[in-house]
Amino acid sequence: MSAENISNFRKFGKKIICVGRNYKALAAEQGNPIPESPIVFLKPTTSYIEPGQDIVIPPGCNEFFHEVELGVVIGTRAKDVAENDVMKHVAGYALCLDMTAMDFQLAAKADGQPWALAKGFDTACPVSEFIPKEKIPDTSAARLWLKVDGDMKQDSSTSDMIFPVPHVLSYLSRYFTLEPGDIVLTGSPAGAGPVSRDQVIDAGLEAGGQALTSFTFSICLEQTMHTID
Ligand SMILES: O=C(O)/C=C/C(=O)CC(=O)C(=O)O
Ligand SMILES: [Mg+2]
Repeated sequence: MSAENISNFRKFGKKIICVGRNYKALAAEQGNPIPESPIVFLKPTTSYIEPGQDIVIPPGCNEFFHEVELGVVIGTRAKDVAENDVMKHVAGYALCLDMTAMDFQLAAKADGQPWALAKGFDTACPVSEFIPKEKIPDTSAARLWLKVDGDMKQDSSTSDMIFPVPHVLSYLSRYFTLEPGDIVLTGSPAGAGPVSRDQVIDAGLEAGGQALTSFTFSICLEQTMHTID
């Protein structure tokens, strides 16, 4: 895949691989134990949206949650790559939201069912533009923040991750071949919480004291949905 297509990962990407429960504080808030290895799930690429589109609450969802996350965009194929080598397969980053139908997820967990609908519905993965790798020389020192209607709800450093980015990528590469244009969502810090219809989410990503990107998304119901393309 060409560099141009990788930077356009939303259109040409192959997989959206997500890691959950990767910050102790969020695990504590949600009453979950600290995992011994990364918790992994997938979203379909039809869940991508970009600024200018709206986040749509899926039909029947009554508890809708925001999660701000660092996304890692893969640049070259990686299979079974060690932690100390894996970062050379990274092309760059993106600011991402892992929108979650929390009531669906809790029901699925209680029943031992998969999280596909809870995490993979259309519009569940809002993403920023591509951020080149050089902009984040240290993936354990980036700031992620998220506001709902102007109130700060999430504001954390990636230094709080249980499994740092190289560990996550190396672990994933044992099971999935990481391919150019894939993105890995690395988990949500503390403060993930509810949003409802007509609320507005602002979020941002900073590194080295510099704002790298930010975006705004509105929440709507299906009836007022903008077309996805
Ligand atoms: O309830 C769990 O076991 C895990 C929940 C999540 O995966 C939440 C996330 O998506 C996250 O922590 O980012
Ligand atoms: Mg998440």
